[in-house]
Amino acid sequence: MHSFVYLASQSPRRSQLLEQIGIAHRLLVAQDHDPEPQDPEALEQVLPRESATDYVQRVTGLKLDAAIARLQRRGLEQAPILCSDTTVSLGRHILGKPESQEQAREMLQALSGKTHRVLTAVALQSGRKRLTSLSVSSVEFAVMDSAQIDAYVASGEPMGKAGAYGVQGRAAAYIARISGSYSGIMGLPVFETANVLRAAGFAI
Ligand SMILES: Cc1cn([C@H]2C[C@H](O)[C@@H](COP(=O)(O)OP(=O)(O)OP(=O)(O)O)O2)c(=O)[nH]c1=O
Repeated sequence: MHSFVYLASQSPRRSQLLEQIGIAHRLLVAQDHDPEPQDPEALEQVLPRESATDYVQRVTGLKLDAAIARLQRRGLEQAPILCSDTTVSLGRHILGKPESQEQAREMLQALSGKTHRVLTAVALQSGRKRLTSLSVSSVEFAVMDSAQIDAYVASGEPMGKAGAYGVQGRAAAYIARISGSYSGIMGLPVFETANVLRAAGFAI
């Protein structure tokens, strides 16, 4: 049995959610003095005609490959590695993390009064085995007027979040309904994550 998992993520929410199910973990993230061979922005590029489902699973796989290389480069103790990626899809559009406040405003205008999907893929490398799972949720946003959007953007919360909002934050005031996984929308679907960890021999 494994005593811990590496979590290859900068996201404090993912670490919190893993903690929630009592999984001991160590962070395995890129460091400034250890430049990654692949630029993280290039890693998150959407390919032409790629579906949101394909995209989120492909990016998760690339993040995991980068994390495996990182573990080897640093000569760290061997243990399973977990990572995940979250993306928002509205119709045929994929909404990543906003690059500016203006872009955050545009994303929120697009989501206002509509239902979108949030996809979170998880992937675990345990020895030669790769276990993956995908969580898909629907989120119904109430109408947000432009003053409400401006105030929300000014709060700073949209930055660093796919779709420019956080279900766990102030945006909850505009979320009329969700169907799926609350933790998946936050960034790490706890049920699916527990399943892949169990399949790799963790006691949960
Ligand atoms: C939709 C939504 C997204 N998010 C966050 C989850 C993710 O952290 C982020 C999507 O970006 P990701 O690229 O999935 O992850 P990340 O870059 O933050 O972290 P990592 O180091 O693991 O690659 O958006 C929320 O926190 N709440 C929400 O309601």
